Amino acid sequence: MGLLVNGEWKDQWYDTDKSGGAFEREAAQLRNWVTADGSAGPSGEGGFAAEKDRYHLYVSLACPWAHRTLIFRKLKGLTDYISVSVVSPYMLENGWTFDESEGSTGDDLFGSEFLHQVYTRNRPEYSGRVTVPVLWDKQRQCIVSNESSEIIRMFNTAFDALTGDSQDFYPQDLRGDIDATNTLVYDNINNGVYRAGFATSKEAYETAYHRLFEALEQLEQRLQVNRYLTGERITEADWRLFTTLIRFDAVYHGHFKCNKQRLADYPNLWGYVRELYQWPGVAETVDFYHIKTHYYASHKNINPTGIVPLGPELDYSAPHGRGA
Ligand SMILES: N[C@@H](CCC(=O)N[C@@H](CS)C(=O)NCC(=O)O)C(=O)O
Repeated sequence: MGLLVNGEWKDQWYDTDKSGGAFEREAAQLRNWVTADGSAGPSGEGGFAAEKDRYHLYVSLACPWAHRTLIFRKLKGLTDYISVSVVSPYMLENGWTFDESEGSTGDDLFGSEFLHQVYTRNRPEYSGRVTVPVLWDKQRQCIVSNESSEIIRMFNTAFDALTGDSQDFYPQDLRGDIDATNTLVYDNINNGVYRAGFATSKEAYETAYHRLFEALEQLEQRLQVNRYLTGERITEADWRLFTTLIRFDAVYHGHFKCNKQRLADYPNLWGYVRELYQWPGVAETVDFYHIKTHYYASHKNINPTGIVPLGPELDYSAPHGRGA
């Protein structure tokens, strides 16, 4: 685990001293947008038009943020349009690597050893964390974006004219509800599990833990009356919650000490996560080997032995009963 400083790799863990033991996630820096006609998006510069075979996605199968982009690539029919390289589940002194012996596809574009080399190829003097996902432009030879919430918005619409797929996971009439739900889910759940797991003070951990379970209990109630988070239509908000829920019992409950209850103990959330897992195309984006191996074997300060637990034994393919 580390970061780039003026293009040089430094092996160092998150600094939580300056924030009283609380984990604070650094904002993504590369924020251009692919759009249908190459006009500029809400941030960054223009010139990234949607085209077949132009863009490449770097992901970890373990990472919940990268997982969102893989789900949208699949659901929006983009697998033949956007190629993918997968990093190794181990993220140790060199950060994310392409070590194929440990389950990476390798870097299909440049044969790099480490993901940080893709960042310095984009900008030799880059300073900051080296995160997945990364969307690379093969034509302009640069990174378009390293912000998953924006990559999924691009995938949601930019390629529609090429693919003929007009499913909309961010429909105009639900945007207010989706945005509000995303804020609740991001602060307390998506990032909340990391705030609990990476806390280095009891206070920071306990605050994150309480906020996490209050939010889960609120959503458990909501899913009692609604099939999906914002009503009867599945949206971006559901897919953003899903990538944390699917990791919950396997990783966050134990490794990140989010153990008030298992997800499987909430009847509505448990049925809901199974419904989303069983959604056509989604199960093949879930890799429990990469998920468990990454967290338990990479965070040596949390789990010094690196031993990956065998359990839990849970059946995400069991009937979900959500139609009732
Ligand atoms: N804002 C980013 C966050 C991505 C992120 O933090 N990814 C993690 C993996 S789960 C990562 O690569 N961490 C490496 C690091 O922080 O050094 C996004 O949503 O795309």
